[in-house]
Amino acid sequence: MPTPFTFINAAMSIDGKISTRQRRQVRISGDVDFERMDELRASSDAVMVGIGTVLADDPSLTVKSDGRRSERLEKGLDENPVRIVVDSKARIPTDADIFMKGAGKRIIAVSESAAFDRVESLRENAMVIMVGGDQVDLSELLSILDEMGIHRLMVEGGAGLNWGLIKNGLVDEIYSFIGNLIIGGSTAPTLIDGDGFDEADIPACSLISAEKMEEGVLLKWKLKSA
Ligand SMILES: NC(=O)c1ccc[n+]([C@@H]2O[C@H](COP(=O)([O-])OP(=O)(O)OC[C@H]3O[C@@H](n4cnc5c(N)ncnc54)[C@H](O)[C@@H]3O)[C@@H](O)[C@H]2O)c1
Ligand SMILES: Nc1nc(=O)c(N)c(NC[C@H](O)[C@H](O)[C@H](O)COP(=O)(O)O)[nH]1
Repeated sequence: MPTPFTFINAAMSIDGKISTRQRRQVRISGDVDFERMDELRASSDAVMVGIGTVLADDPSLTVKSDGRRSERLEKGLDENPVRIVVDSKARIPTDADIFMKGAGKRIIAVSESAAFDRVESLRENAMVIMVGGDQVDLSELLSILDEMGIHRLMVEGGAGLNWGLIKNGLVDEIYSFIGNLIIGGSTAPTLIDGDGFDEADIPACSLISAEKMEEGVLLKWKLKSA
């Protein structure tokens, strides 16, 4: 079944961490990289995060630039891409910024383990897609999204969702901005957490580009399995 062109965009420290050991957000990107992120959001059909990111950062996932939002409206699109949260147990608060800020469609992907009343409470603000028994079935979810016309999917993390997508061979490219700071901590989230690959299963990647950007470096990788 076809799935969207899917890319992960994230920022990490020199030592590969995406937030602190307490999972607190750190500003890693510079202004130029945040602008690049905004351009990517504006050019995507949908932006996806995991519930861990929502609970830690409460992102709005909106397009910040007035000009970019206007361009989307002139093309007959909503001012924001579809905003998607992968949230197996429907834990997302109904007052999350993703519901409170910005116009456009929201999708909450849950699994069959989510409590009925929690799922029903979300339906006022979002489309709910239920796929998977315990965890969201990401392969099935992305096939459904593609059928809905979402053909360019931006994933903004976090560590666990990135692993789930990579493990299932669903990611085409990874864009990672490496900022000039060291976070440290053996329990701090990295770009890709989860169970990790066995040696034989480690996916090979090809380097698309490496670019100095302000005080950091932007690396773009293509996953060869994609
Ligand atoms: N620096 C960055 O670019 C960046 C971007 C996003 C998040 N973050 C940081 O990452 C941390 C959040 O990462 P995280 O790993 O805790 O949470 P996450 O956002 O990756 O969400 C993980 C959750 O997604 C749900 N999920 C459902 N089905 C899944 C599946 N099949 N595979 C994987 N997950 C599935 C589960 O509930 C799981 O706990 C926060 O500290 C946040 O600040 C950093
Ligand atoms: N690209 C990026 N660089 C960073 O330095 C950083 N800390 C994040 N962290 C991911 C976070 O979840 C959201 O990118 C922000 O929280 C922005 O939130 P908005 O959606 O703009 O409200 N992402």
